[in-house]
Amino acid sequence: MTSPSTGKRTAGGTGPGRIRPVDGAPEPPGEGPAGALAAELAGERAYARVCRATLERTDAAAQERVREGAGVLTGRHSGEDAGEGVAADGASAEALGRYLRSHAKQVREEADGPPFFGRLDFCDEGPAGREAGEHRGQRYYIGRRRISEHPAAPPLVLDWRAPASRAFYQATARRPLGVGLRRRFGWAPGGTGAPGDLTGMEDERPADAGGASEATDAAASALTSRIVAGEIERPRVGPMRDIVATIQPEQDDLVRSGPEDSLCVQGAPGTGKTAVGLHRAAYLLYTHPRRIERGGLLVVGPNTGFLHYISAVLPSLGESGVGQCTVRDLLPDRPVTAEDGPRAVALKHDERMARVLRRALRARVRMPDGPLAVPDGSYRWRLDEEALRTVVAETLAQDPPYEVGRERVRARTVGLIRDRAERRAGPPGEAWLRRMGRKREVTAFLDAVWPRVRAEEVVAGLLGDAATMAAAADGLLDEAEQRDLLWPARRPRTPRTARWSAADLLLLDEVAGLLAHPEDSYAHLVVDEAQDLSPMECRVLARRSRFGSLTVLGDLAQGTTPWAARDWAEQLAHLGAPGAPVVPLTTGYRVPAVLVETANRLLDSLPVRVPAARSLRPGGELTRVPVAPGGTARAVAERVRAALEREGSVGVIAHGPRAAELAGALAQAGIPAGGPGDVREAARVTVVGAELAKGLEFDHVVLVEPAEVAGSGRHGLQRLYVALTRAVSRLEILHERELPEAVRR
Ligand SMILES: Nc1ncnc2c1ncn2[C@@H]1O[C@H](COP(=O)(O)OP(=O)(O)OP(=O)(O)O)[C@@H](O)[C@H]1O
Repeated sequence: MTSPSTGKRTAGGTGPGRIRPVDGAPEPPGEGPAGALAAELAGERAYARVCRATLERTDAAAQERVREGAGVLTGRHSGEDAGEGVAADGASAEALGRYLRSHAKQVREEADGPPFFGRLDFCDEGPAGREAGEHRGQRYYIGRRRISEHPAAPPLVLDWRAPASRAFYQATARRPLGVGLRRRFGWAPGGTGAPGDLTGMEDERPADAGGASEATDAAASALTSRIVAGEIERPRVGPMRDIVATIQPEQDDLVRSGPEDSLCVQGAPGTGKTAVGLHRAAYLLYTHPRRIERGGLLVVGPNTGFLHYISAVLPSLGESGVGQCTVRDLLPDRPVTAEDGPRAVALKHDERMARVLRRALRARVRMPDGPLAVPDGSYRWRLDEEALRTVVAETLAQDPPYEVGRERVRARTVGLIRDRAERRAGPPGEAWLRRMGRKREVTAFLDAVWPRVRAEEVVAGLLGDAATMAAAADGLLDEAEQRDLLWPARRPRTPRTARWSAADLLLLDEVAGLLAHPEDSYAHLVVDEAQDLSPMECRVLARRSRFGSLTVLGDLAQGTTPWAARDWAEQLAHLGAPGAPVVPLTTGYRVPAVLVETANRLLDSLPVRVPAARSLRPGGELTRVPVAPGGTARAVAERVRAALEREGSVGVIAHGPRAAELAGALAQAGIPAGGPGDVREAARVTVVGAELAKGLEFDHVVLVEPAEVAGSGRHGLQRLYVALTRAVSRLEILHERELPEAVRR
């Protein structure tokens, strides 16, 4: 039985596209279609059993290798930890032990959870068989990780990232890719992936469908798959989960683009930007292990609450070695003991600071103002001022990192001496050259023209001295701006005693990057909520991107920092990925249509142009609750208590200072809640300031006093837009004041 629009077909040719849940052990195969379905399900459970048994054997073998590793390394075949007791080469023993243990742990963890979530049967005959190419007639099971007896054996389950798995995500009636059958498996939520947890399945036959229109393809397939719909609509509790079983075609295109392409995803709220970024990270690690795993992959998020929320996704995909941090975590580790005024903060995030700092550093270089004499035994080599000036000028023109420049001047100065020596007595040896390079006179010359300098000295020199500032900022910052930046007279001025502000750390990092390339660089960076980064923060990341390969995720409409980007071209240039393609995602998987429509009404009032979102999710509730003056705290407690009677997480979102008060009020009312920025797995209720709500989602959101959020500074409307788009199912708006226009209707 084939549905003409989607090519979807039920497993046994009956029913609404899904085998009904079957509890416990497989049913005995009976007569008729129901019996055929039960037999089919029993077959799949049997296959799941084989996969589990194989995983258990692999697990046992991995444990054995840990024990053997310990035995080989210690000379004893004991059960001690691998790597212990090795005196000769403790470091490599420890490294091997660590490797074996982590491999064994990974294998053990894989044994939990469903062994597969999908199956692909490629066609054998006709045009579809030809389209299947090398996969013609093959059947593949697809799961989070490959399962096989040993690495060379044909896999029982393919990794979702393998090339052959792509058709699982991409095949549609319009473009069947040779797929005769795509089967999605439904597993009991919260189960361990035991065969009995396999409770349903759903089939589509893309190659059979013929004639489905393009418009019905991707979206219709997602909508009509009840397994996908169930996954999208499931209640949210705890940290973010992977979406590997239900990645949609437009998301899959982004996930699977190569590391050589930097990519920017402009995604409306809930369109899966974060999910896409994390799955792309896992994909790159799998397909380019040498380049990406060795070179390092880093995920950068806006704050620790958000990082905590997303922290389980990559490990659930088997990738546990990926660093996740905020920009702040990458900056020099100095205590922040000073605070800047808003104008100074804005300037320190401004890209012009990069040029000012560069000039301040280059001002440390001085042209030689006399000849140099270098004693060599009883002889003295004399270098004239002109030649030395050429060395310094040419090195400056090459524009190397400052510390490299110093060594280059040293080497070229020694080169001048060598030329003299060669003319006098033939080519000198390496040892002689080294000795010349270390001569006190040569180092003194270097200290005069290209002195050693630390980042703190340059920044303190600039911010603590009006003349240095005036010289470095000339033509870049006006006088008022220079005054805003200069430290007040009472602030310590030496690098040692200086008190640094949070924004000063950006300046320190900028100068450190001019002195030498940072040691912590990465082969690929995934940058989330990138619209909120300032130009100077973008530069922190650009410096750490070894090949300029980035996945940039964001939504200009959700920009809430004072320096939020208004267009991607400029932001991508700051990030070191100019010209990267900007791909929009507009289909929302979080926010129900009624809430998306409300939020979309704000878009016209924002100073950015982005495509509006459309929701894949019907349903959803929007309730406006007027509150009598002074009654907000009590009303919030009441609404939260009522919300807790239903399934899922509850988020209370309010303007920052009010959020802090509400957290206290809830505690007094005896309702345990995580505080702002403290998004804990255990707490079902989270109270969060609108400025920290970005990237998070809750089944039920209580939005408190939207007029206050909208009026909270220059980006108030963007903050309100973020707050309106956090709810998966229900949004209650509590207000004493009049509602903002967009929310009123
Ligand atoms: N293909 C999918 N299948 C199932 N769930 C999905 C899919 N794509 C996204 N989701 C879910 O939709 C929700 C929103 O995804 P995500 O947080 O990645 O969106 P976002 O674009 O980063 O949102 P925001 O702009 O609000 O930060 C998440 O719960 C995610 O798991």
